[in-house]
Amino acid sequence: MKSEHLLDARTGVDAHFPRNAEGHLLIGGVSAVHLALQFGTPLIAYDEGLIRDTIRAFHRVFQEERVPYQISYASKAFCTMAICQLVHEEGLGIDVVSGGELYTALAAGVPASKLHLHGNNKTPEELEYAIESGIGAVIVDNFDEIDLLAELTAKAGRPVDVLVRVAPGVEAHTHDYISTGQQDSKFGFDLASHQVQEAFARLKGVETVRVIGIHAHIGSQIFDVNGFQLLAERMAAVYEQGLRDFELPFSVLNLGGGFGIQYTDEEAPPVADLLRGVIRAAKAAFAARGMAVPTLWIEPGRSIVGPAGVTLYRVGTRKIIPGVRNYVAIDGGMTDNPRLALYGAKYHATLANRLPDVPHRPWSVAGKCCESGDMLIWDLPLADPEPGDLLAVFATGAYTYAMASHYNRIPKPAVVFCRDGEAKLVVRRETWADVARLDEPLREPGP
Ligand SMILES: Cc1ncc(COP(=O)(O)O)c(C=O)c1O
Ligand SMILES: N[C@@H](CCCC[NH3+])C(=O)O
Repeated sequence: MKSEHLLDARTGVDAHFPRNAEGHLLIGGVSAVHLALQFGTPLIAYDEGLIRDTIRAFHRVFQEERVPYQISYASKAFCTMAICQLVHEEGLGIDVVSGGELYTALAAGVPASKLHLHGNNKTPEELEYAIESGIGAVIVDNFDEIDLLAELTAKAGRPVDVLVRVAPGVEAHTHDYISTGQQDSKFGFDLASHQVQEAFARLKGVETVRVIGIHAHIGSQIFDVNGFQLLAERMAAVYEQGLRDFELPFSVLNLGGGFGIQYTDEEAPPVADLLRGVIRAAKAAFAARGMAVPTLWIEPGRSIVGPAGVTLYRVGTRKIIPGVRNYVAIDGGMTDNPRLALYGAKYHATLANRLPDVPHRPWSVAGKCCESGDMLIWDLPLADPEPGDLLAVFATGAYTYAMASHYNRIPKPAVVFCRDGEAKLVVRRETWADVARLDEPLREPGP
């Protein structure tokens, strides 16, 4: 069994999240013990510097590769006003997939021109909201949406830029539920049956729509550049067709997001290396057609916020079943992180309030919901936890708070950004009253 320390080194956790002299884990230079005292638990604490460093590394790779580019943060990974402001400050656009995400980014003060609307079933209200706001681009997903866009842009008297979402028939090697590029997918126009060309033809006839390019996203948590290489080749062919045969005013190739991160013991290449591989694949695919690579867009979500997030939980109870398993229960669970329950996701964790000491035995981390599947980690090598200890679960910055629920009427956690030893609350903790705030009683509660 791997020891906790070896895994720390393997995941890079010890480099990003060191300990102070008292053995407390530091997040952005702030002690986890202080964070838990000040803000309570469960708490999602982000190392803000790590998010900014990651974004800057992405910019550097594009600049070194000398291609025109745009990075659009996939806000579904974690969408709050603070993160929208942060990524905007760092020069990113933002992808939104719902009226709620669009509202959040606009409320954060991000110009609509920097936002891009995705979705396989955008409602008329969402499209109207996007058009009226002056959205930067809509990623058109299907024929019904083309009709709706034509109608709504004409009604609003406002034209809109669009990218055509292509279902390229490229399988990503990842969990079935987060794989999106295969032919049998609910997203995009099917390439194999020429729906993409049909979409080009129809869009050409819509005066209030300007088709600036094409888009594809093959899936999430991908480590291998091969899928992107195949994607780049297919998309270069489609791009050339749109430009030459349909004379569309193309300038953008969007290859989606999906760059994988290290959770536990995966062989994850540094994300900058994967990005470089993707850019080079696009350059090669266009060079093979005698064309310069157009403005290359990517839409990373997980790789920007995932590694920077640490969830802090308070240890509550334990149950040791001799010869079977040791359970340790924390004050959160599938309500703040449903990823094990949904995808069998794996996480690394450690005690954050003291240096891990011997013995290291496997402990399975259980949530507090009335649900046997409410587990966060199975059989984690861990120093024996005591009630009151703090457990830090790493790489929980993406698709955790964003996917949190109120199951069992458990309030959602607070979120803080930590940087240079200072913590800033960016999402308040919900109260029990917040959880019931939309309820309408059947009658006035009486004695
Ligand atoms: C269209 C699209 N773009 C971008 C992303 C972001 O993916 P990731 O968070 O893996 O980078 C997703 C999610 O998989 C997506 O569906
Ligand atoms: N929610 C998924 C990623 C979905 C990506 C959305 N297209 C996860 O946690 O891994």
